[in-house]
Amino acid sequence: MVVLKKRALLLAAVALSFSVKSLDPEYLLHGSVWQTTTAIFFSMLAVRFSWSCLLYPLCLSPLRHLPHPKQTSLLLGQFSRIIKEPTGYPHREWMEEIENDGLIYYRGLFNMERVMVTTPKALSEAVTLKSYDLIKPPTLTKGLARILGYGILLTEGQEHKNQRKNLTPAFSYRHVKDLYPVFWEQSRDMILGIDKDIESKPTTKDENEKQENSSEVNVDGWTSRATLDIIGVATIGKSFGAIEDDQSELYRTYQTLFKQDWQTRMIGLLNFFLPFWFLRALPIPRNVKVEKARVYLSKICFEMLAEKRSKIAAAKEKDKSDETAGGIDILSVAMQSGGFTDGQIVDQLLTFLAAGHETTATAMTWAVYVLGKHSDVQQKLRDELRASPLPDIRDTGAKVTAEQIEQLSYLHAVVNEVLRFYCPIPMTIRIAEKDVVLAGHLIPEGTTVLTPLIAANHNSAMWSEDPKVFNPERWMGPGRANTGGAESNYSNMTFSHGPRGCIGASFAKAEFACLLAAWVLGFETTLVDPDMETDVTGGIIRRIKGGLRVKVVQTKS
Ligand code: HEM
Repeated sequence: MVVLKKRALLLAAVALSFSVKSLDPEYLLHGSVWQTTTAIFFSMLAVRFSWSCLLYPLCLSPLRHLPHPKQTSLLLGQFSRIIKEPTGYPHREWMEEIENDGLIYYRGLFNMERVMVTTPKALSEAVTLKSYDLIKPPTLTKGLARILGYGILLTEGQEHKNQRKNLTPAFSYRHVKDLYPVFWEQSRDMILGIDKDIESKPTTKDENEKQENSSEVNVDGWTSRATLDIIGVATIGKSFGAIEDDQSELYRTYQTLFKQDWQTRMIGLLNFFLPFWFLRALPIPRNVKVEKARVYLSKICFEMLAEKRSKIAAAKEKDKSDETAGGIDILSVAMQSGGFTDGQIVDQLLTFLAAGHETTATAMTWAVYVLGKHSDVQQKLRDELRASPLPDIRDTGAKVTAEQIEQLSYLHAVVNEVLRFYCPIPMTIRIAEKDVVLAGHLIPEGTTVLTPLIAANHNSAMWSEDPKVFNPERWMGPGRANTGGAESNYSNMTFSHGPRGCIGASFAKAEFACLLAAWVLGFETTLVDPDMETDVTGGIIRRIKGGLRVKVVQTKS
């Protein structure tokens, strides 16, 4: 359903009022053009609301005949459930319980229509074959572009195709393979940083813990800082020093941005009714913080670009034929492609810094939770790592290669299972840019289409062994290392697939494997509260609500 935009209604209201004024000013409300415009505008909004929130979805929409959940509220649809539960949980239940042939329909707040894609075939159509017919919602894009600019994550159509083509070489196996030593060094620095923290604890307060070389650790903080430093080395060729300094301005800035406070949620909700430029201009603390972050981040990205340019120039001075003069990091590859202006390169930097660190940090935090929850998994992992030729994790001179990590089949299995089971991005959202057919059904232009990633990952029709159980063994055995026993690629949706799937998937898995191996070699981990039930945050990334604290004991080499 295509509805008239508010701006078009406002223009129509202005035009009508001025027509009334020129034809017969007596009909103006209190003789005022502006009061008349306001009255016409709000009447039009009311008509639009009745049409798009009641009449069309309840009585006319062709989608209303698709399979759908029961107990829908007349005006709010499934909204109260969706807002209460973690992102993707209701969808997971519907996908399991409602008989369907690839699509399930439901209504959200004010009956806004939603279609979710549910079978491997329909998923392949939505994310691969027809991915360019389904665009990211402009309201979401505008909000994110404030911080990320229009890099590869937010552009559409031909512009996206060009950017993806120019950036893909930076994520090829050839490059990721060379990054393993970096992933290892940064993982080791994280372990040494935690060691330092443990040793600096006042002995008076925690005498027992100190003697055992143990301590309580705030996992989220360490994983975020480690992945930020890793993405620094991978994108610009140098670490941001966040592991060393938890007050680092860049780290603090991202912590502020990723925080989902009530003002962020309020802006998200109001964005259904009010234009983004208006919400953005509201003088509320959240807007002030985001604006400050935007200015700071784009300033340092321009500085990084300038620094890299002079480095390339100096290297070329020495050897004119050197094609990789600046290095093999993402920034150098983007610059060498010649396909980007300075502004576009800065947008890519902003994109990779944000998209490439909190996602992996979240996966790693879930992995540490798993170590505490499943002591058998922790022990088996430690046995495999200790039997391997990996160096002592506290050896600052040691180097690690891709081959050394890649041959560890149980490590690989735990990495895959954490990513499947805890799926850091639970759902992606699109709008049909034109009429499109999915699973044999016509989806009208303007319909919101959801890909419930976590629901696919947990769906019993798509996995041979119970997908609701955390079980790394499903990734072990002949032919299972990359499939987990699932028949289709589209059963495992953690990184999505197709032209808009995660460009950093191999990078993230390699980085995650190094972080996890380092942690298991460095510490024995138990949960502070062994009966801890994890409550999950809403929003784009699926984190542990309130963060994760564990007790670690330093291992002896
Ligand atoms: C465990 C870690 C990660 C997970 C679970 C993850 C997941 C995803 C998902 C599901 C998408 C698709 C989003 C959509 O369709 O709306 C995506 C896109 C993307 N990811 Fe990741 N990601 C991870 C790590 C990374 C890393 C490390 C990088 C960069 C180094 C990265 C860069 C990107 C970019 C640039 C896109 C947009 C691709 C495009 O539109 O062409 N991600 N990611």
